[in-house]
Amino acid sequence: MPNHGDWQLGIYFDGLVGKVPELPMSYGELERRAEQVMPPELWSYVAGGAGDERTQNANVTAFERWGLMPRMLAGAAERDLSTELFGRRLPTPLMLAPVGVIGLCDLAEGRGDLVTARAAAATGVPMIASTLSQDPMEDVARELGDTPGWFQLYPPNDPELTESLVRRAEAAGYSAIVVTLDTLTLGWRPRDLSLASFPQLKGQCLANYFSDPVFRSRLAVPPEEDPEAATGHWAMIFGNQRLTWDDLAWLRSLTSLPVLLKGICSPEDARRAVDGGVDGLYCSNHGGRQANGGLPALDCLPEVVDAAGEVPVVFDSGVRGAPDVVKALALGARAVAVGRPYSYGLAVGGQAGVEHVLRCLLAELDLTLAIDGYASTASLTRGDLRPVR
Ligand SMILES: Cc1cc2nc3c(=O)[nH]c(=O)nc-3n(C[C@H](O)[C@H](O)[C@H](O)COP(=O)(O)O)c2cc1C
Ligand SMILES: O=C(O)C(=O)c1ccccc1
Repeated sequence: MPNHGDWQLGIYFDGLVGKVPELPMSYGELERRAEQVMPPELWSYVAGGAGDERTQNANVTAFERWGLMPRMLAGAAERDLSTELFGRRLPTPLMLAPVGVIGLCDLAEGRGDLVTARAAAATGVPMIASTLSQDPMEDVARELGDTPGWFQLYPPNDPELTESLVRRAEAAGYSAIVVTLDTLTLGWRPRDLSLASFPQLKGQCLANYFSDPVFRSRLAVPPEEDPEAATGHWAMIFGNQRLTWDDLAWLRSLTSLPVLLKGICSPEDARRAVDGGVDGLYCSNHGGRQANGGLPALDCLPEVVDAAGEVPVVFDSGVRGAPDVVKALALGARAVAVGRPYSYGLAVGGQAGVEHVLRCLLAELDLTLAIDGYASTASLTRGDLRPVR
């Protein structure tokens, strides 16, 4: 595992000495290349968001309102990017957010969950594996090796199936359960609606369901024989809009693994979650894909962090470069995840593309700390930021 400044090795020094990279060096270029290579339905699904995408765009521009104060002669010759979560030291504060169609972003084989897990293993960046994967969670976990994997749970409208998914995640070796609460039903997504395309309704990315004994027991015939009926059943049970805070104790009781709630943007919810015994909060608005017209997720982060007290907060939504990672950490996040950036990396360059996106983010993160005089990511505080006027 690289340490202290080694993040710049390779990508940065290659670029300085005349080795022109094949993969994009900016997010804008990455996005353009992804649009060129991805089938239109997949591109729309990944790139698109809720409504007119105001919240999705605001997630990105929210970062422009903060600037890091540079400090000179601060003794940051060696930087420590590590962070601690649930008693485990991670080499960097970066994580791979759960992306339900990541399987399909491997354009060649449709094995993107496995490929992403290999990229996680190669970089040490933990992967949060989605419930909606093309390959079963057990196969994804095997690819991760020693790199931590968390399982993201969409709690279905079938308690026994929920329990089964959690049991399987424990048995497969995932080290935390992330319960996503902002997607108990699918958002209003004009891009997908106008293409009349939704991958899961074509039976894609449902491997965790189709391989599950409880799910299978609900069907008259196995999914292999009648995938349409199995997909229809999935559509019936996917989300449980009737979940309330009263169900948290039950969710919590399903596992002794750390439990995080994803989609927490309000300080009141953060307090309820902490009072309910969760181990972590995940401040996110699903990359602006679920509800439009809300606050940028970054604007919610400080209040969620304050309400969380000692409970760690993971953040995502709108992170496009290393300065964004710095800002989210300074506002109190313990770890910061990206969704679309690595999805595009996968589409454009396979495993090497995911690794490239992560290594670029980490090299730039390390350099930003070096230049601005911060010896560690963990020591960043709100006082290091100023509002941009
Ligand atoms: C194509 C796509 C699929 C997603 N699928 C899931 C999912 O299965 N589970 C989940 O909790 N979040 C899912 N998300 C949300 C991400 O985990 C994350 O919150 C979001 O992508 C962060 O915003 P960003 O894309 O701006 O980095 C998905 C996001 C995208 C772009
Ligand atoms: O596309 C998504 O963001 C997602 O996570 C999802 C998947 C299935 C149903 C609803 C939302």
